[in-house]
Amino acid sequence: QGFPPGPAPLPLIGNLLQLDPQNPLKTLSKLVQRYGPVFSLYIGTRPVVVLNGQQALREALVTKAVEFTGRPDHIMISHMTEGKGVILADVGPSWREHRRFALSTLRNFGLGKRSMEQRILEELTHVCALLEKSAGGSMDPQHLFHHAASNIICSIIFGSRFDYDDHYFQTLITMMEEINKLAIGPWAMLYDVAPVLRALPLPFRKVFRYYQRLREHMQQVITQHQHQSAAHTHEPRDMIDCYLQEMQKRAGDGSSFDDSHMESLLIDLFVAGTDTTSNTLRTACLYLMTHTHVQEQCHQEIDAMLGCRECVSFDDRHTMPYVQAVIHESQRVGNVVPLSVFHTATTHTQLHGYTIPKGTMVIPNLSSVLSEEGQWKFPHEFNPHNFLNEHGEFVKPDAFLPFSAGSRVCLGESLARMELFLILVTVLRRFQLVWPDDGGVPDYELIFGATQSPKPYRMGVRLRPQVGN
Ligand code: HEM
Repeated sequence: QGFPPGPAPLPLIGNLLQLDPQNPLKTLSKLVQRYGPVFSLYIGTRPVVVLNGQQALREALVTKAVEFTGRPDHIMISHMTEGKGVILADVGPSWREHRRFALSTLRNFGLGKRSMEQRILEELTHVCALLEKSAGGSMDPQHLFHHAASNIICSIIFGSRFDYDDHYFQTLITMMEEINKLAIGPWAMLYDVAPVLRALPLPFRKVFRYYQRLREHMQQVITQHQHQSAAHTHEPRDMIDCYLQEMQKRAGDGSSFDDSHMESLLIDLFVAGTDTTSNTLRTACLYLMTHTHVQEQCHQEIDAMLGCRECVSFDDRHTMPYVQAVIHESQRVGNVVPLSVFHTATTHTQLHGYTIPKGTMVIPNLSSVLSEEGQWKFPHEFNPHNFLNEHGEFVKPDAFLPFSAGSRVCLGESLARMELFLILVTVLRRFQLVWPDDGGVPDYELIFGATQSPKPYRMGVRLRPQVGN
């Protein structure tokens, strides 16, 4: 067969007008009904292939990983990063070297060992202090979780954290949020299809301005690190120290390690690690407040397993199948990165019986897998039993792909999993989360974006009696 089928495009704009601007995911699921799991669309004059359902996604991302590891170089966000860093870097030595460096650095910092846990637990003391201030009342958890997730990344890459009310920190976070919001919305598409508009002062200019400001921030911190000469000779304190050492080690070997690539890598980790984790936490809290029996069961499991121990550890997850199921179910319904990051075909290839020419942009519709019928016991409702077997043991179905799969699989997956577990257990151990009386009817609909988020809500906070006191 030839190229995957799809709706007929209009000249110049392709299928853009057929996509629901508020929620293109709805349009995509209608197109699956009509054309099957692999179909095509035109964004302007460029064809893209959309992959839906576990089978097609795994075929492309895992079985044919080499053929589908590329990244597009023509879309707005690839122009923004100039293809540097990891997220939007095309396959090649620079992507490979930086991905390997970031993964091994995260590991050496103790992913799965103590020190990374300590960084997260340290941030949690600030989270709990702030929640305590709201005890008996209610608060919007958006900033709290954003700041906490961002601070954990800051501690890893810069070796320091910000106070939650720091104005400068707030500005950095707002810039990241705006970049994520504009990254795949209608303005980004307009940028792609109408190059003549790029010089005009339209909202997409903001993305470039904010990215530049983030870059300047990274430059400043890197310069500070360079001036502290101890960084080069002693135990590295953070990722910047590690990168500076790597640059020294590799000087003259023709590798891609330099200041500019370091800035891009740090921005990538900062941007990729904030919204994603924090929106997942907000989804979890929304459902815990409105499904009180689920929260009650988490409280029971946490109290029984931790007793009067002071802190939770990541290893405790093995003794808490119900909490694990709730976290995974929150990731499933939270559907935080619905269309993954776009891939491209690195070579002329075949998929699902269709021909995919080299360079074709490919959109892995992760959203379609997370609620795929036939893959889940309860695809369309929040139900932790999607991750529990008949013995109450935690099981992870193959369709659990919020981090995507294959050679581009999320680089921060282990960190994110550790954060979600430690944060939720610590918060639930100390607090009961309640839907406020004046909270209205809970709205579970997500706000579409490169990263999706629940709508803003208020969270009632009650102190629980401390076990062991
Ligand atoms: C719940 C939290 C998170 C979710 C759901 C998530 C999801 C994803 C997804 C779907 C991708 C695209 C994979 C692909 O292209 O096929 C991705 C890539 C990536 N993520 Fe995450 N992520 C999360 C947290 C994090 C964190 C905490 C970090 C930082 C330490 C991070 C860093 C990255 C990076 C650097 C990439 C690009 C990998 C590459 O292109 O080689 N993510 N993530």
